[in-house]
Order: sequence, then structure tokens, then C-alpha cells
Amino acid sequence: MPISLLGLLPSIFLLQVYNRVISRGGTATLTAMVAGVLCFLSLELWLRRRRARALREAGATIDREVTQALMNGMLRHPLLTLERRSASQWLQLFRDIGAMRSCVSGGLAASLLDLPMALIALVVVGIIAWPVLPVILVAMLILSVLAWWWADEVRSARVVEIDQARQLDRGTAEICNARATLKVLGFDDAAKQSWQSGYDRWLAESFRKNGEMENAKETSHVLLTFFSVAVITVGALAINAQWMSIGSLMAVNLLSGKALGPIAQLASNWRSLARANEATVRLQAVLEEPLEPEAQTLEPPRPRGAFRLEQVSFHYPSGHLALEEVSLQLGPGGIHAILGRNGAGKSTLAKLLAGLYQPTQGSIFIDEYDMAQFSRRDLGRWVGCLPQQSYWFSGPIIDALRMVNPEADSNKIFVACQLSGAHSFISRLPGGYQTVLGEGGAGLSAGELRKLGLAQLFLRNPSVLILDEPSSDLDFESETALLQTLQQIAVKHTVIVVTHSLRVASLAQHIYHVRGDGQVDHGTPEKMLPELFGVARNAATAEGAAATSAPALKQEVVSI
Ligand SMILES: Nc1ncnc2c1ncn2[C@@H]1O[C@H](COP(=O)(O)OP(=O)(O)OP(=O)(O)O)[C@@H](O)[C@H]1O
Repeated sequence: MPISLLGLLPSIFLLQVYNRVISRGGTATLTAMVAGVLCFLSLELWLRRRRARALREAGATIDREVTQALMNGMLRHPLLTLERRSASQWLQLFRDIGAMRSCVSGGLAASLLDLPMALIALVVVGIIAWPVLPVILVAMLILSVLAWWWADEVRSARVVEIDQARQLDRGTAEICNARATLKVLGFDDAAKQSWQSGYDRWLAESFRKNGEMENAKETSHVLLTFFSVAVITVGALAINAQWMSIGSLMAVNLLSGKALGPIAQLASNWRSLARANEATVRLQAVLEEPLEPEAQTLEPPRPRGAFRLEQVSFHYPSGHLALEEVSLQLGPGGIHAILGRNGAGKSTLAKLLAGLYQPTQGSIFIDEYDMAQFSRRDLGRWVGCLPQQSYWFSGPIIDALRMVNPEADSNKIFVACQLSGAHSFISRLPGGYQTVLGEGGAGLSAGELRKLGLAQLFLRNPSVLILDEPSSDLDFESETALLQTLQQIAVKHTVIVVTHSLRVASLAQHIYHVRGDGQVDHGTPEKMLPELFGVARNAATAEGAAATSAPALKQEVVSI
């Protein structure tokens, strides 16, 4: 408001110069007025800088608060919700925050704050030059209607260009992720064509909308000049009729710019409001989604690792029913194999046991505790999981290993790597544990990355280890070594292995067969192996002889 009031200063100065200085020759008055104007201008400069800073701070606060809420929220979203959005969609949500910030601290906020100036200018025009007031009112009306007309994106709460830019981003991210696959399979032309058509659509829409906005801007500019001419014309007629003075006309010419400028500026700033509005709706939807429970303040004792499923059903949001009223017990201790055909629901069962998915119906207990009460952080301490596909962070190997257990000393890291079989190949690398890997572990083979994933799991030393096809990328020798290790770990821990391997299955104490119709059969390997593989356990163990003839407990296993 003070800035708006100070905005009247040039007009009042002009009016006084004409009425008191030019017509009466008052040089002393002029000096005093110039001194006064300079003081007020200094005040206005100070106020404007304060206002700009307040807007900047508001923008930065919104950015900081929403970014943190989004990052915390994302990491506390249940796995199913996380999986629903791709990495590029999450990235776009972080970019949406920028749209909110630029709306608050950008030109739109400033022109909205300047709107009171328009009202004050109108009042002053009414006092000093009432004959031109109707002209300015009509001009305001026309500019307001046009500003609203051009604000179609705000009215429909949809920015088509952003929709298309997001689709394009998603396509680009997918091509970047699949760059090697595209090269290997040789269908890069097809992928490029589909990307190009998305790009052309976005470019055409962006070009069209930018043209519309340029049009709005240029039209407003010309209209402002036209209204200024209209004010001078009507003012000149009013002076001839002796209804107002020349000084008033000169002042009113400046005032009309103050009254109409903020409205004309709205037209070119609408887009940032439309973008911020869209971004806010999207962010709000994500921030309102339910999160996993907070970490417990009271820490229950480390579980022994006995699972009990009571009438557990699970279906995906798509409606696919993976498990239906399954009841079973598992552990504590020992190796337990989950078997079944592709797509039967083995990984789904493993994720339920790890607490990564919540049953749609029924309950899962670990020891005597209902798992639903625990946060992911609590469960992560007790139930370690090696998923079918895990991500390896770029940077030195040692840093990524320390990330999972920052308190682990070097000895513990060596032991975990020896157990997983990673130590031997890391030692052969020229940089050893300091070797820097690329994104996703680029620079190592799939089997080597698998061993590093196992090392991370061992480093956490959970009560329960859930491994989804741990030996899928391992050579025979490495698989044998891993099986020996798992046998020994299973003396004190519960080891659950999702597998297609007869060797692994033959070592289990108990086998769970996920049938694919929502049911799970289970029994001893003596009963299940002939049914599933058509071989007796004895024959199977003979095949996996190296694993079963594990020597006395390895020293490394004792230390985890
Ligand atoms: N996020 C998801 N949304 C919808 N359906 C899913 C999702 N993840 C898996 N499914 C479906 O659930 C079923 C079970 O999947 P799951 O990954 O548990 O199979 P699996 O037995 O581990 O298979 P594989 O041996 O091939 O690894 C599959 O038919 C799959 O299509």
C-alpha cells in the first residue's frame, strides 16, 4: 500500500510544478519539491527492495519446505505407491516446485501487488480530472476482460504444453535408461520415431501458446498507447471547456499508466499462475497419500525370525490377485525356499514377508508382533532383503557399502565381502575398495554386482535374510560358496530364498510352492521336490554336493 501511494508521486509533482512553479515562477518551491521527491524516492526504493526480498524469501521458503516434504514423503511411501510412478515422474514432481516458486516470487505476484495502485490512481483522477475518469474506467474494463480472455489456461486449470512436455520427458528418460538395450537389439529407429512425434507435438503446442502470449503482450502494449491518446484527447476537450487545468491533464496522463499498467501486465503473467496451479494440484495429491508408519519410539527386542501368516490375501491395485487367504508358518532359523513358476507370486510373497507390501487382508506376524505396526526403518533392521533387481549407487565401492551400515568398521566390511564372494574380485581391481563405479554399478558384471548386493545385506546383519534369486547371475563355484555361507548363516538366522534352482531348493528345511492361483502348498523337500522337479531329495542333494558338505562354521559367519 505505501508503495502504491508513493507511485502517485510523479503525477502530484507534475501537477504542482505546472500549477505553482511554471505559472508563478517559484524556483524556491521547485527546489523544496525536488528535495521532497528525492526523500520519497529513497523511501520507495527501500520499500521496493524490501518487497522484492520478501517475495524472494517466500519463494525460497516454499521451495525448501515442499522439497523436504516431497523427499521425506517419497522415501516413506509404501513400495506399491513408489512403483506406480516412474523415476522421471518423481523427478517432474521436484521440478513442479520450481513452478510454484516462480509464481510467488515472479512478475505475477508483483503485478497483483500493484493492483491497489490502480484503485488509488482512479480516486486521484476522480479528484483532479473527473472528465477523463470514464475513459480510464472503460479502458480498465476492456483490459480486464482481455486479461481474463487470455487466461484460458487458468480457467481450465490445465496447461496442455506441460502435459506434453511431461510425456516427452518420460519418453526421453526411458530412451536414456534403455540406451544400451536399444543399441543391442537394434530398434533405435522405432524408439526415435516415437520420441520425435512426441517432440513435434510439444514443439507445435509450445509455439502456438507462446505466439498467443506474445499476441496478448503486444496487444496490451498498443492498447495502453491508444488509451493514453484517448485520455489526452478527452482531457484536451475538457480543458477547452474549462473543466480542468493543463497540469491536471499532464498528471492524469501519468496516472492512467499507473492505473492500467498492472492490469495489462496480468495478461503476460497468467501462465506462471496456471503452471503453479497445476503443479500445486499434483504435489498436493502426492503429499496427501498415506505414508508408512513412523519409526517406533519403543524399540522391541530383536526378533528370532518366526513368521506366521494368518488368512493373508494380497492383490495389486490393478486387481491381480497374487495370494488368497494363505495361512502358514515359517522359521525361526533354517533355510526356507519359495518356489513356483514365473509370475506365480514368489517375489510378491517375499515382499510381504519383508514388510514391503501390506496384506490386503489378514495379518503377518514376526515372532509375536503384527508387522503392520512397524515402520520400514524398524523392519529394515531385522529383515534384510536382496531384491531380484537392486540398484548400485555410483561412486567408490567402499562408500556404497558404508551407506547401508555407517557404523561398520573396515573389518566388518571385509568379512561381509568375503562371505558374499565379492572380496576376491574387489581385491583384483586396480583401485580395490576405492574403485569408482558408474551409475547403477557400471563397470562391473551382473554377477559381481550381485555379490556386492549380498555383501550389503550381510553388512546389515538382520535376523531374517530374504533373497530373491540370489544365485541367478553366479557361476557354479560362486553359487556353491554362497550356498555354504547361507547354510551356516541359517544356524542363527532365518534365511528365505526365492529360487528356481534345484540345488538351492534341495538345501532347504522347508519348501513353499506358490501355485499361481493364490494358494501356497508347503512341505519338506522330501515331499515337495519329487512333486515339483520329479527328483528325490537325495538325488538333488547329490547334485548340490559341494554345498551340503559344508565344513565347520566359517570364522566370518561367526562374526556376523
Ligand atoms: N506392481 C505390480 N502391479 C500389478 N501386477 C504386478 C505387479 N508386480 C507383479 N505383478 C503381477 O503379479 C504376479 C506375480 O508377480 P511376482 O513378481 O511375484 O512373480 P514371481 O513368481 O516372482 O515371478 P518370476 O519367477 O518371473 O520372478 C505376476 O503375474 C505379475 O504380473
